[in-house]
Amino acid sequence: MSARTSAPAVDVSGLVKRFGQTTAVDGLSLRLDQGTVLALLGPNGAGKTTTVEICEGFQRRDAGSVSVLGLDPATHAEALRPRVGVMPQGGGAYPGVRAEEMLALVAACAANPLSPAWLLDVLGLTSARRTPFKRLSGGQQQRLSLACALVGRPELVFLDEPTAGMDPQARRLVWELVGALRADGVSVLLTTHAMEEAEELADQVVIVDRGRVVAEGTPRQLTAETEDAAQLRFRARPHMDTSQLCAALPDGCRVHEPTPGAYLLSGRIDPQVVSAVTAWCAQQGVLAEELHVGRRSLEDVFLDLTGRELR
Ligand SMILES: Nc1ncnc2c1ncn2[C@@H]1O[C@H](COP(=O)(O)OP(=O)(O)OP(=O)(O)O)[C@@H](O)[C@H]1O
Repeated sequence: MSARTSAPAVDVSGLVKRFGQTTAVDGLSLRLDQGTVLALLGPNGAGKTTTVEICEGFQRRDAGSVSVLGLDPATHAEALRPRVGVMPQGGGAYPGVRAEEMLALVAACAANPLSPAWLLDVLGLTSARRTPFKRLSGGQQQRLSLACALVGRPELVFLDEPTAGMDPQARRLVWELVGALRADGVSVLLTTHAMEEAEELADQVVIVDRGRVVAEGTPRQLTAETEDAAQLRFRARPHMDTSQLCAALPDGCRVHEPTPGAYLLSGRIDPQVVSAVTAWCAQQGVLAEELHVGRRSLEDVFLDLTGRELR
């Protein structure tokens, strides 16, 4: 049976969570198919962590339904614990515990754990294995927290901002590990506000803003390679007359300046458009810098949908 036709690993429908006057999650629905990676992408305060914590059984919902591996986490937290790995945002541990002790402690609770030494090695933590938690760098603490989430061979893992604060090398290690989990049939739900992380890792992306889903699909679908999907960007003097530039371009081209000095053209981008842009800039006595033609990114999708930047 394919992953698509089997029961979902996580099924959330019409989820609502309020904190006083704040509606953190406002009717959110998502479905994580078994053996796939879903990225919940959105800016700070969008409701990602709250959604994940409800799925983990750490918070109670106000409305909606949640099914995790076929069970309601609000009533079946005990049954789910050995089957689900959790990497909370910011991690956390006793400050004096050494990295290898902490992982061994978590491994001891699992029926059939992975080898802690192997996991430390894969995550580049072998040299730091005797370092007390509080002396590990932020990125090392994050990786240890990930090791703890995985050591029990979970069927499903929740990773809340798994690479926040990591250097590019450590981020790459985590990305490779997530790829390996997926290849092993583990289901992964991760949150991020790094769109390149979602593009790199996710089979399915759910973009959330203010507690609601504003778009969902595969990274490819969201940044669809239609005629309009190409974009031309360049940097130049802020606040140039974009309507005048638009008039110099073929019909159907749109121009805006999302942030001062950053110009974005969408529509059919062909060699004539590129030449018209540079000619128009030359007439204004400005050099079009960092001129780039490429596919829309998830960041652009978010900007189009909400009028705001992801971060
Ligand atoms: N325990 C709480 N009490 C009060 N308000 C809360 C609580 N937890 C979250 N919120 C509020 O709910 C909203 C959603 O927060 P949440 O942490 O779920 O967002 P997020 O998308 O994970 O953001 P971030 O990327 O910053 O972690 C925010 O307005 C936040 O301030």
